[in-house]
Amino acid sequence: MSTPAPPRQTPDKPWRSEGAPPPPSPRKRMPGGWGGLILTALVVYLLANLVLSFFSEGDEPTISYTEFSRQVDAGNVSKIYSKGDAIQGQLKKEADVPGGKGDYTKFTTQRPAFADDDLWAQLTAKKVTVTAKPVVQQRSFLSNLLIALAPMLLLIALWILVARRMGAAMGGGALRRKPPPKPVEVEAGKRTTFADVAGIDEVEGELNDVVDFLKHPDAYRKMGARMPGGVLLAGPPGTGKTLLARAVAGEAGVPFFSASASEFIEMIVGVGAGRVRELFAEARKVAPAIIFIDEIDTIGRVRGGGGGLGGHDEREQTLNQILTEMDGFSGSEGVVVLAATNRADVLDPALTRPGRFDRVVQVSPPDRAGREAILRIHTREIPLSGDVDLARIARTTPGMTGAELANLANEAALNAVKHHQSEVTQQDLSSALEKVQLGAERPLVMPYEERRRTAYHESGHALLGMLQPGADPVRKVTIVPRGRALGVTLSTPDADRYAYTEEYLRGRIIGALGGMAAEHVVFSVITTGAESDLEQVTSLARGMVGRWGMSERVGRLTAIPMDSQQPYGLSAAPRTLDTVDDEMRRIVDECYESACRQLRDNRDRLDALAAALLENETLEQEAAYQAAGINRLSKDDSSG
Ligand SMILES: Nc1ncnc2c1ncn2[C@@H]1O[C@H](COP(=O)(O)OP(=O)(O)OP(=O)(O)O)[C@@H](O)[C@H]1O
Ligand SMILES: [Zn+2]
Repeated sequence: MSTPAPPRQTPDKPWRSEGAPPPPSPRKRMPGGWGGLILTALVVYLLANLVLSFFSEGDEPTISYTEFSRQVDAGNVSKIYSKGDAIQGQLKKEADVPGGKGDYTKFTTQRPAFADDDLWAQLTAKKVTVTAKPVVQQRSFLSNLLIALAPMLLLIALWILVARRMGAAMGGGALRRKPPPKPVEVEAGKRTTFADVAGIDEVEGELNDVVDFLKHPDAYRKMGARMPGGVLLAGPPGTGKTLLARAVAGEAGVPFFSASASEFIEMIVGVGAGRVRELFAEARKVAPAIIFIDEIDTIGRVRGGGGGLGGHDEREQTLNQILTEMDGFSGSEGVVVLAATNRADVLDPALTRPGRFDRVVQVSPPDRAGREAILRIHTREIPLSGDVDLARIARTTPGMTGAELANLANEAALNAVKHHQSEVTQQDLSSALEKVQLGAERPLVMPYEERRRTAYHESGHALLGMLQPGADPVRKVTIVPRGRALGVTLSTPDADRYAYTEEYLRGRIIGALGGMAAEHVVFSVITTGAESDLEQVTSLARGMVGRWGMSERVGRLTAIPMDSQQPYGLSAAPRTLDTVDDEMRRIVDECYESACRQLRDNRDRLDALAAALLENETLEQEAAYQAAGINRLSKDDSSG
């Protein structure tokens, strides 16, 4: 592909700068983290105990001086150590002394100051070894030392662990500080520019000011003009927000720092803020530059909005740090922050205040012309055969985003390679499209009865799709299993639709119920095969009643907000919600009845379509309409 999606790097440092040296080795975590800490504590504790118990062998009894004299006289003492008046000693081994011993082998005693015995003479007479070194090491000193040291050791271990964790979290902070990244300009040829972006020309226009500012910051500075510190790109996933940000940097020829907001958040409060500070400091050093923060909604949610990573405090501190950095822009520094979100609706209003992300740019999925242009970009480096008609592909892919189209082109190229072709053909593109839209074909041997039922199920969908006035044409019917489905009926509109009529929506519900209705009409059974059909039906009916004001009884109000996290949210009273339920039921029941009636009335068509499906497994648009005996060619087929 000409512009492959940027590789997702593991965040050793929280941001990436374009063309910067490859990321250093993955971040070294303290083995085990807190587990390691506990282990260390345990080991220290056990060691201390061991040492203590070893020395406590020398836990000699204190005997009276009289007793000591007696033992010396009896010739039981083998050696002593004396310091001042304190005497430590050891008796001879049991074998050497048959009797007259106490129940101890080592001892200490104190020689009274008034003792006037001639101890020295006595000892030499009895051949007692007298040394200046302790016979056994003093317990008190060493054990006390250990006892005193153990908590210290523990503290030191703890400190090292925490410091390392923080260090790792801050991208090599406290202990092992790595040099900060040097953003290198991307080679001219590989730069992403607006030429790599298509279908969102209005947005490019809005970002042109930013490019101009980054190119000539001095001109703006002379005029005393302030540029917006931040631009928020809002739009669904895959519409090219990241690509756009990169293209702005490429057009202006400035370094591009990119980070995902979720990567800032660690469990330790304050780390995220530190990372933000570092990131901005780096960008300022090489200004003019662009900082791109993806998924800003993960930290920029309305306070108390819930969700997200890390604690609330951490999120808030990180967010505040970003805001502080942006407030600190003097306006001529030349650092522009671009942020992306697909949930602009949940963002904290503090983010969009003047001087912050005060420009919000909507990035929408491309229209037909845009899709064609995007396909053209992503097939730039793919050899295409003469029969390839990108306009036609663009026409049948409403709703697909740039990312999906890029994927489509790639799938087609893979298909061509698999079949050892030298060029990509239209056939490669359409089978790639099927694969992208329907999931890959799944070889599965089905018993005849089940195949027949599937054929009727799909025929029901298809026939009703053909019969509803104003419905999207049926493009393809198949009973070749794909993904989770046993069969598929594909209908897509001729042109992009932006608003839907009630009639159209009812037609969609009838079509979706067609599979179930056919099984009911023909076999009088209900199977599990209609699960995803019913999901579709439910969401359509819910929208009609709860959001689009298509029920008289509920009226023209939003009973069910779009936010799926609060399916029955906010304003509506329980009474209203009951009515919503009733009305959804009524609409679906009416549609189901209509579906069954239409199928009964057109039983011959249903049978013919099912038979053709059983025989051919897959019917393209034309063949399907022919089999059903219905004459309706879509506009795009009649026009070529
Ligand atoms: N308008 C477009 N023109 C050309 N290519 C596009 C366009 N939109 C998307 N693409 C392709 O899709 C890829 C992914 O798009 P990108 O990552 O920029 O989307 P995004 O909006 O940032 O998505 P997300 O919200 O998931 O991060 C791009 O690298 C590019 O190849
Ligand atoms: Zn179905």
